[in-house]
Amino acid sequence: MSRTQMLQIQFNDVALGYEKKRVVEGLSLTIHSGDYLGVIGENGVGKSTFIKTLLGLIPPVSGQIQWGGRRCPSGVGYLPQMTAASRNFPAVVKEIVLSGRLGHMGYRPFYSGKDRQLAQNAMEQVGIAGLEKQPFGRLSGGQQQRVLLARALCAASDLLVLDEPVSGLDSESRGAFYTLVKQLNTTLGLSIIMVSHDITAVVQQTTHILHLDRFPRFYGSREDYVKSPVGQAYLAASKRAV
Ligand SMILES: Nc1ncnc2c1ncn2[C@@H]1O[C@H](COP(=O)(O)OP(=O)(O)OP(=O)(O)O)[C@@H](O)[C@H]1O
Repeated sequence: MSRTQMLQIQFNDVALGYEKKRVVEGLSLTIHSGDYLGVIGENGVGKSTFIKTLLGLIPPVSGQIQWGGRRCPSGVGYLPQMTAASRNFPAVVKEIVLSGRLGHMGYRPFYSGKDRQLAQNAMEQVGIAGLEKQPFGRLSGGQQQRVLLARALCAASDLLVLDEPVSGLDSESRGAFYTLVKQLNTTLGLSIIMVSHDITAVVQQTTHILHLDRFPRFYGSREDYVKSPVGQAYLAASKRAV
């Protein structure tokens, strides 16, 4: 059974950026429940800026973003890009997963039974239930990404946002991670937004694609993207680069 509410995120002629610096202009799109959106584009075009704006961390420079009639996001789990420092984070797996509940605690000083149950469910869903007492820094890269995915899952009722989630992983761990995320999308009905440079995976895994540039180059279904001139040119260029 789907655990999602009806999600609808609408960008109406939005400009993204900082103070007076416009990074992306004229962005209009609608993300629906169950969509799996891949966000692609060259380095520095504004993919992280899009995510920061979507999460409400920075305001749009102009235009409007609506969350199903609301003006700010909720029910979102976020898996940020991994840094070298975060790979050695000094905590055990269960503590890290539970910390996904911090945003739901209000003034409560301790985790509730419900928080612990959600953390347990999330660890089972991503296949790390047996690792709960392990120090995070001793896990493989693939296991660490699953821990962070479980943490994000604890916070997510509607939407998971993944920023370059497989960077630094070997090809086997990358494949397993993509399979897991796709399962969360299809079996739980969670909407997914994934920023990635891995265009091959993006066209295999997602339902929709946003190809960013100063003015967005494409937004629509994955099927239409691979047939479009912009999609064909990007796919051909990425094959030549391999
Ligand atoms: N806090 C900031 N203040 C001002 N400009 C910023 C800030 N963060 C990023 N930028 C600029 O905004 C532009 C878009 O950056 P952003 O990080 O969103 O690109 P990106 O597509 O995610 O890049 P990459 O693929 O390299 O991760 C860049 O020109 C960057 O220098």
